[in-house]
Amino acid sequence: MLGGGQASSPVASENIIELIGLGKTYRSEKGQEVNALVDVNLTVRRGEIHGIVGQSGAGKSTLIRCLTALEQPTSGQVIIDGTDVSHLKQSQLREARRNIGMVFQHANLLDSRTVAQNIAYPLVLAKRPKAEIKATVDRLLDFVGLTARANSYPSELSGGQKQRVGIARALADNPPVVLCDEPTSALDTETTRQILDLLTRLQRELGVTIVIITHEMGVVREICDSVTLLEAGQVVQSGPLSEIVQDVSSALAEEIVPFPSVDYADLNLSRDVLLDVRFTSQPGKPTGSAVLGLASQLGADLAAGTFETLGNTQVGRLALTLDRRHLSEAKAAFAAQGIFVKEVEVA
Ligand SMILES: Nc1ncnc2c1ncn2[C@@H]1O[C@H](COP(=O)(O)OP(=O)(O)OP(=O)(O)O)[C@@H](O)[C@H]1O
Repeated sequence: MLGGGQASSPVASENIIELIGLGKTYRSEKGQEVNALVDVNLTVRRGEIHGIVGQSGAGKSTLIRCLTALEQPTSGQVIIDGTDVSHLKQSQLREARRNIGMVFQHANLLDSRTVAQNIAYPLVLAKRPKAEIKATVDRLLDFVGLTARANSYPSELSGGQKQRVGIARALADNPPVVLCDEPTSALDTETTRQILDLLTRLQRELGVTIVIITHEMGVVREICDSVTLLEAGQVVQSGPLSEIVQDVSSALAEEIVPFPSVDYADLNLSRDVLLDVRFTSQPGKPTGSAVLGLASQLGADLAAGTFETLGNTQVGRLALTLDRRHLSEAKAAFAAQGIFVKEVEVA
């Protein structure tokens, strides 16, 4: 444990972040209004990893700026660890911001300072005693596995190492919440894996609550306990990952478990239709083998398939081919078992 005061259980029931009726309207120079956030209601529980996803322009950056009190909302409240940060005086803001560590897409390190000095920076600004700063920096260097690089400069580090320094710096003041803005989108697959593992350790070993803004559904699938989809400034879907994926026809579930990759050259699409079949392991619903059994009874062939366990829910998504003469019979048979099925349009 690097510091005290943080929750010891990874997911507790208490809400650490509450957005209540949050709205933000920008006014352009020509006087036009842009509703960047509209009546956003959102809760994040202490100790969880919460993903926020949405297309470009959905309002993700505005949401981050409201969470860090860099932006004042037009309406509503932003409550972090019990404090409404949306209407604080300047003098109170500095204290409130210490509750949130920030991790950026490109780490945003100070090039003229060493790794250790970058991590120490927030503590130097906060005028902490030198001995305390050194002890914290040493612990954090060890935590992120960069003790040997303490005296290196950012230009001497790989992208993943820079991001680990950025994460250590975000932790320096021992915040209960860390906000990550696209933390892995500039990294390759292997480095992304390492950074996601490190973020999971922040949650498990330090009890830190993490909010990740991302466009990568793989990140949501790998490490998020809960997720929110923003669209045109509004919350379209929000909740625990295991509940979201159970609603197999929803926009988020469709993206979190994508349609399996199919080799179209192998298909006879002049005769067959391609079906997208989705199901989860809920009590009273057919198991994966029962779905495969039904598909085979109906004369369908398996072109590709994925099975994943997300939270405590097993999710399956199959690509089946079927002679189009049997389509309505098959749709009725799947529907009778409560299994989602949709014909895939092949361009
Ligand atoms: N300072 C501003 N003045 C006017 N409009 C703004 C301002 N900042 C953002 N907007 C508008 O608010 C909406 C939401 O923008 P925001 O940057 O929050 O979206 P985003 O989801 O972060 O997008 P991206 O993924 O591209 O960063 C957009 O329509 C954007 O044009």
